[in-house]
Parts: sequence; structure tokens; C-alpha cells
Amino acid sequence: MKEQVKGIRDKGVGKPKPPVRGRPASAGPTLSAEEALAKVTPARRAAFEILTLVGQNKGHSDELLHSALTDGLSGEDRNLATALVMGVLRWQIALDARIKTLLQRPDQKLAEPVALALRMGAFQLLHMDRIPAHAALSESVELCRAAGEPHATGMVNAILRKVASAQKPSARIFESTAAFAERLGHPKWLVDRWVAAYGREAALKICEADQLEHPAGSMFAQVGGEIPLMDDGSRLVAELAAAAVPGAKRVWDCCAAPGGKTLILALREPEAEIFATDVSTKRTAQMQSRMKRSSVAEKVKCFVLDAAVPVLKNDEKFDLILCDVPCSGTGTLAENPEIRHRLKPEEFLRQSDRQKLILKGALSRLAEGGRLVYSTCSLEPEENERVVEAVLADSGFRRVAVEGLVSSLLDSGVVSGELGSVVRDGALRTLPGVHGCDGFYAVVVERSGAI
Ligand SMILES: C[S@@+](CC[C@H](N)C(=O)[O-])C[C@H]1O[C@@H](n2cnc3c(N)ncnc32)[C@H](O)[C@@H]1O
Repeated sequence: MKEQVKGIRDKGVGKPKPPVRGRPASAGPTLSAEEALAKVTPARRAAFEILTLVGQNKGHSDELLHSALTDGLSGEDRNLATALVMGVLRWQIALDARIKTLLQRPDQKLAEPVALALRMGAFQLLHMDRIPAHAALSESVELCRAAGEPHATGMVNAILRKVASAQKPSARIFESTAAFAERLGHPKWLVDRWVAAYGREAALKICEADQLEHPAGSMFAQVGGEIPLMDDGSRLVAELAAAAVPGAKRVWDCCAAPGGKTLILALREPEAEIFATDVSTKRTAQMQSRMKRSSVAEKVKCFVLDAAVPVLKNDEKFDLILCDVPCSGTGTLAENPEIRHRLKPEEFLRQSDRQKLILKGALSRLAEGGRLVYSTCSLEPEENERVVEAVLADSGFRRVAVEGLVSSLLDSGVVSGELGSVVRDGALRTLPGVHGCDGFYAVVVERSGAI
């Protein structure tokens, strides 16, 4: 990733230089952008650059944190950069609301680098116990200066001092949706939807869970070895698919990359030949090299294919299809915190149009008696039940309730603990904060005869 960050690197200060000889390090307001940058630790510099790119829609936080921007960092600095990037994105809405109350004019429009320096400073002061306040404060001031906003350094300094000395906000006993959405860094319009779909208590838990990393593996008896490290909800979908057709011979994972669920299917279906396809050439290549490194390389064929138009040699049909469609990802905000800032309400219908086409294409390849699992990591009904209802209406396919399959996962010991209420209206429905994993939705569809 060679992307240049406007504000820092294109001022020719990508490589920090030592402070100019003869001038005291505390040269304060007279520091040049170069000298200011030299006073910022590599982790904060990398975090600032990555957050700038994410804010400009020029990359995804996870990819940027694994790009050349963090190449030279020590392990400790890499951890700090990751904590800063993920934390600021998770808490941005709450931090901005707090900062706004401390501005001289609350309607004041801040230049993006200034807003970012303030967010980073406020995040460290409010959420990172082990960061000394003076480091959070002074490096935010220098980042602001290094980004070409020297006139704003006094204001950044004054506001962060107020943040440091003010009391931390705490949850109130009676909180409106607007209040807890803001306190927990979520857009209100999105939380309103979750309150409508799942109730206030669940919506609050989802928001709380989105602010933390989810531990993986606590739901399952077997972890490690060939089982890929993945979110429990994601794995539960793959385990459910395998349980839907035990002993399947022909399996198609039609939106398969990066291949986490493919690996589970391949391990659980020892007799199956598996087609793992994806529309993205790059992601398919990455999945293929992942499969080659595994013990199931022989039985998994990876190739590029648009599942909405699945032209296959010999008019192949499958007895198990996993249709893990692309979606808004609102069930994964803990891992993908910026989704909440980019998403617009109209996005759900755009996603659902695409999902319907993919589901129709996939169903056209289902053999008689075969089963298809449709899944998303979205919490939004438009991408879940409404897609399935629309595609299945008058189609001759029927939905199979997942209760029995979930019980079989418990009985066979694949799932080790209590699953709680993961079944809702005959579908698998995990919710962050309620089920200890990301939010996944899955339904099972069966073709009982000729269509
Ligand atoms: C949710 S991800 C799949 C995750 C994967 N099943 C796993 O567990 O690792 C959705 C995938 O669908 C792919 N995709 C999007 N549109 C597609 C289409 N029309 N046909 C096939 N794949 C598509 C995307 O490239 C993306 O890799």
C-alpha cells in the first residue's frame, strides 16, 4: 500500500528527521511541520495516517493495518497503532459529541486533520489507561501541526486538557436510544432499526459488544489444529451447513473467499468434492493459496465464478450449497468499525437486490433433495428474511427449520456450551452481545422435487 496521506506525507515529511540542531526540543509554536512530526511516536504517526485514509474512503482499517504503513513498526508499536485505529473508529461518534461540547462554538466546522488529532487524543485520555496524559496530549498537538494546521494547536491543547480533567461519562439508568447510541459510538438511525427488529435491550447489548473484540472459539469443543481461527458466529454457519447434509458428495460454496467456511465444510464432509468459487479474482487467488496450504487441497477446487450467473461445465448440480452472500456487515461492527460511518440507509436495498440475484443463481444449481444455506453477517431484515421470502415465493423450494440441525450440533458435541436463543423464526440468528459472537443469519432451503 503506497497510498500517500494528504496532510502528512505529501509535505515531504514521511521520514521523520531529527530536530534541527541548535533549537530546543520544546521549541513549541515555532516548530516546523517536519520537526513536529519527528516528535510523534511511530505508532501514533501510523495510526493517524491510517485513520486519515479510512476517513477519505481510501482503504479498510484491517488492510491498512497490515500494509506497508505499519511495516517498520515494532510489535509493541503495531499493537498500539491497532488499538488506536480500531478504538478511534469504534468511539468516533461519542468522541466527536464530547469534543463538540468543549468547542467555543459547538457548530464550528473543524478541518479533518484537526478533528482527527482531537479524536485520537480524546480516545487515549478516555479509553487507554496505560497512556500517560501528557503523551496523548502533546503528540496530538504535534500531529495537528505536522498535518499543516499549526494555527489549531492551541485549541487542540486546550480541548484535550478539558477532556483530561472532566469526569468520564457514565451510563444513566434511564437512557433514550439517542443517548445510548451516542454514548456507545453508533449512528442513531442504525440503532433505531435494531430496536425495531430485536428490542431495546438487545440493541443496547449489540452496541456494547460492538465496542470490544469478540473472543473466538468459546462455543466449540474443538478449536485450533486445522480449524481456522474465525468468529464463532461465522463458524456456526459453516457447521450448520455441514449438518444440513451429512455425507454430501457434491458441495458448492458459491461466495467462498477468503475460504474460512470452505475449510470447515471440507473437514466435516470427508466424501465431498467441493467447488469454492468467488466473483473476485484477487480473493479467489488468495483462497486458492490458503487451500493449497491445508490438508484438504485435493478435494477443494477454487475458481472465479459469478454465482448470479453460474455457468458450469456439464450443467452440474450440488447436494449442498453454501450461499454466504456479500452484505452490509452490520453484524461485524466490532471487527469492522468504520462500516457504521460509511453506511447509508439506502445501502440495504442495493445489497438486497444483489443478494436476490445471487440466491436465485445458486438455487438453480441445487439438485433434487439437496439443501442450500443462505447466510449473511447483517442484522438487517432487508438482507435476510426479506431476500429469502422474495426469492422463495412461488418457487417450489421450501424452507427447513433449523432447530433440529442446531440440536444435532449440540448432541454431537461440535458445539460445547449453551447456545441460548440462536433460533428465531426457524432461522439461525446470532446477535453481538447476546450470543458472544458476531451477528450472523442463516436459513436452510430444500429442493424437494423437480422445479
Ligand atoms: C461474506 S464474503 C464470503 C466469506 C466466506 N464465505 C468465508 O467464510 O470466508 C462474500 C463474498 O462474496 C463474493 N461475491 C460478491 N458478489 C458475488 C457474486 N456475484 N458471485 C460470487 N461471489 C460474490 C465477495 O467477493 C466476497 O468474497
